[in-house]
Amino acid sequence: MTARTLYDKLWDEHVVHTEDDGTAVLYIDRHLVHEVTSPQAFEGLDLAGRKVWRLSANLAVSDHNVPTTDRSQGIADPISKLQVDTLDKNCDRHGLTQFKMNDKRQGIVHVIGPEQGATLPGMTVVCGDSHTSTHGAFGALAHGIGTSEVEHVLATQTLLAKKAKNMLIRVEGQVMPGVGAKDIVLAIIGKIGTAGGTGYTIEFAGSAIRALSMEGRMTVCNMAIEAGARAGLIAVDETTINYCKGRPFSPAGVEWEQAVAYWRSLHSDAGAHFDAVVELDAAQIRPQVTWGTSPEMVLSIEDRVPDPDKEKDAVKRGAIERALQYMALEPNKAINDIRIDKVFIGSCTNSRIEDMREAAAVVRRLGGKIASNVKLALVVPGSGLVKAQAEVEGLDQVFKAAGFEWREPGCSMCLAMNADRLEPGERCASTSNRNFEGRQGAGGRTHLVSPAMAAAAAMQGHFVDVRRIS
Ligand SMILES: CC(C)[C@H](C(=O)O)[C@@H](O)C(=O)O
Ligand code: SF4
Repeated sequence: MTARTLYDKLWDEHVVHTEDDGTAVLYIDRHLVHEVTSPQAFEGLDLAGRKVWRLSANLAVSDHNVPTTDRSQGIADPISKLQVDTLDKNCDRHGLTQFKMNDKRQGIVHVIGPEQGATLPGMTVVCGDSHTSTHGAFGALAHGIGTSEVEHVLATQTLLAKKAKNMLIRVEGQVMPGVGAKDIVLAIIGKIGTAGGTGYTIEFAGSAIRALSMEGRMTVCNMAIEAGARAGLIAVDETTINYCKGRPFSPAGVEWEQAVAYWRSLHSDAGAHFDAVVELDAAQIRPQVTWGTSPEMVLSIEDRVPDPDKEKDAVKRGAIERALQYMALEPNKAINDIRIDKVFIGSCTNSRIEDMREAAAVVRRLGGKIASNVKLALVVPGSGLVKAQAEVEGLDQVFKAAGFEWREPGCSMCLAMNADRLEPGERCASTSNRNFEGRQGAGGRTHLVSPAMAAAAAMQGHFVDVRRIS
């Protein structure tokens, strides 16, 4: 048999039928559902008098609209309340498994899927959410779908799809202390751009990727979509298998043994063909900070904000000028001189237990309180279980003692669909994945960084090189 990539293998394993034009019917193993993209899908099902095809393949949770403050009184905002109530009703009526707002297992859909073992190697995983790419960290074919596709998957457990091309991004070598998964993926996006992965499924490989924990691998795959690829993948290895063992939805006993035997085949064969290959040297990656309004507008902490006058290409010059204006930054300003107003540690990119530990370690090391110019520093764990684990480890106390707010799980200030937001003109160090205009609140200015960099910025009031405090 010809050598296949991991993506080829996952695709072949799930194709039910392929049309002459390449359109395929793919079988979907896991469908994750949240409150924002599911209401019209359920409505469509109801109007057609259809039922959910395979209930056990679905797992639902509200995450975008939930408050991160005290939830005992319910949701104050009527629009958010309606969205969350609608998901509850739809799940109750159809019999879908759902973790409701006050369930300990509630959290961001991309955090709870893996945490529960609902995301497993070899699966096809879809969700009406672009950051479904996160789940590719498990050697699963995972990508976002639109609301009409959510309805299609609910009704048929299949999806119409066309195969993408194969891209390999190899990161070899060892990162410096203080440099982590977020810096790796931001550096990748800085190199290939937000359209670099368009039309491809990206496999992340190389010794620096293999050295990452599952949390780190999820951070990398989470941002594959910001590099233009709908799906990112990482081959299965012992790290993957160990993570999956004993989780509530994971197989057990003989089924576990059979599953593991199959999972071990989930890697690209030697000599498999990739349509594009990109290489990065891990040792060269420094802590990253975005300066503009797109994730590709990223530099290292040692750099200075770009000067449009030095850009010869008129289109690029215009983009730099617009971004600098929106971000209220002068050309050539040193990144570590940028002062911030708020800090957000959370989102499906960086709200897992290791992210909490990484941020808390920096707070501990620096000691004292958050800087006086920092009006609000939020820590929003990705799930109730992450929150509970962090509390067992005393991390909540570290944050609170320094003046951070320790909140309930959800998407929160990643996109400001709930009450957590930036006011116009406010500047934020954020561990999320998108720095678009207004993303964290109208007029807000977002700088994407790692949890360590966000914590350090909170303590010092401006960006600092975390390698100096490691
Ligand atoms: C609300 C949802 C459709 C959206 C997405 O698809 O990514 C959101 O999660 C985001 O991060 O912008
Ligand atoms: S945390 Fe942010 S990026 Fe992730 S699903 Fe929620 S809104 Fe989207």
